Amino acid sequence: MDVHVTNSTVRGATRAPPSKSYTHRALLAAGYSGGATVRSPLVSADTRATARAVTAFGGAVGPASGSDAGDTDALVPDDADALAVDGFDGRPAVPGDVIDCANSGTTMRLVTAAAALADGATVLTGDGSLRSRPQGPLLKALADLGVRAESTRDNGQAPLVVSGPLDGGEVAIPGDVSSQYVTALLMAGAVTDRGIEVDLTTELKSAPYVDITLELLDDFGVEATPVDGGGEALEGAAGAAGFVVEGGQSYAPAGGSYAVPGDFSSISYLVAAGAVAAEPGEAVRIEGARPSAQGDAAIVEIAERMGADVEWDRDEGVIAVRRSDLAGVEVDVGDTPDLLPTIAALGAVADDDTRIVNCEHVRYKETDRVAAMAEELETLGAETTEEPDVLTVHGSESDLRGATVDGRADHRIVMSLAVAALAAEGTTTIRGGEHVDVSFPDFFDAMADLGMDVERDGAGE
Ligand SMILES: O=C(O)C1=C[C@@H](OP(=O)(O)O)[C@@H](O)[C@H](O)C1
Ligand SMILES: C=C(OP(=O)(O)O)C(=O)O
Repeated sequence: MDVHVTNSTVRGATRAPPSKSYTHRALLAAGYSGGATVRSPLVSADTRATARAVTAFGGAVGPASGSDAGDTDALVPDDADALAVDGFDGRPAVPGDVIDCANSGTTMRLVTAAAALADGATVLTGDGSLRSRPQGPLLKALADLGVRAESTRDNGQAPLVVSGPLDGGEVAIPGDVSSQYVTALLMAGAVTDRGIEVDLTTELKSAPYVDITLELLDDFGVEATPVDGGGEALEGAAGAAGFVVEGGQSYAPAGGSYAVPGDFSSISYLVAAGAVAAEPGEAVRIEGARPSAQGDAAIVEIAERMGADVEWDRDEGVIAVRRSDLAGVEVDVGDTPDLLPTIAALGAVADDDTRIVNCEHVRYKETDRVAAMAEELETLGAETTEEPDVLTVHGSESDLRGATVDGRADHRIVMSLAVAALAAEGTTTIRGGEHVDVSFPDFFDAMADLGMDVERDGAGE
């Protein structure tokens, strides 16, 4: 689907969509439990993939109320405000079919470790993007723990075949490819007989995502602990040398239900839109922005450092952003890879250079986002310099004007280009606008309500 965005201003209130990261974990944790309700879930292409996996393991996911209540075979409706999950109680069944993880790296990593618990083989696949992303370190870790875990093409990429059962143990894994491997091992490790000790062989990138996992596990009554090199417990995942999760634990959220907070990666586009295009004298108000373990809440501080006028009422969970002149800064995205496209778009509107450093792992996402943003922003008239782990956007040399850009079949590239398009002269056409369905299905509706001048061609074009 082509989306045409014309230079326009935005104002008014909008609500952040629920967190994708928390929803994936909550659905799977509810699957690991005897059953639980997930309130205010994100229903999107990626989280549906995790719901399918829970179902494939013998659980069931359906609406928690309304006419389909209790019908656990019902499809997950787009507007479900709560999902009832029938769990498989720590013992996934051998799936009756291949699990299609679609475009979702989180699903593939978390479900690969869950599959290792089953007493038989699971086959996992995904779309072309997902089948090109790295799974090797997780497969090796699982194989080291004694289960069969293979890439069918022997290239560390899906399709994958995993055959358990896994009973736990100690394993070493790199932390600089994906934190999702650690999340996967901790979530599965809690229901093994012996538990899992994960030793990191490199520094951990994307560490706040492991904090999200630890926070959610705690809410489901499961204990997992980050440790330093001497085995002493740490407060959080940052700087951890490893993690320990005891086996034989049970998943059960207090009161039988779990509520998903708002998504700060999605909020980043709304903040950026307000910073570059709020109507003079008006603000963009973003509701549903309560603090949680999400590292991507750093977008508030990053936008402020660039000169944006941002107020965050943490108790109310409301962010207000007004437009102001922006200037480039240096940002380390080691902890916050998903912010790179947003920051790059802000940098193209700002004066001076925006240097986004420590970003090599951002190349292993739905697409190589470092290259994608460098190239697509150039098409819009920005000047950029790409190094292996640094992206510099030369704001002062950038003069954004509408053009046709490729969203690279990547939700975050599409949404970031839409932000840049708000500030570009004339009309920008973004190819593949439908991919926002992965994490923020209502993105263009929300932006149109805020005043973005946006037209969408028929879906599927
Ligand atoms: O665990 C998660 O929910 C995620 C972890 C991050 O990936 P990496 O750990 O692979 O960097 C992030 O980019 C992704 O969007 C979601
Ligand atoms: C990289 C992302 O997700 P995943 O790894 O789950 O595909 C993302 O949402 O930006």
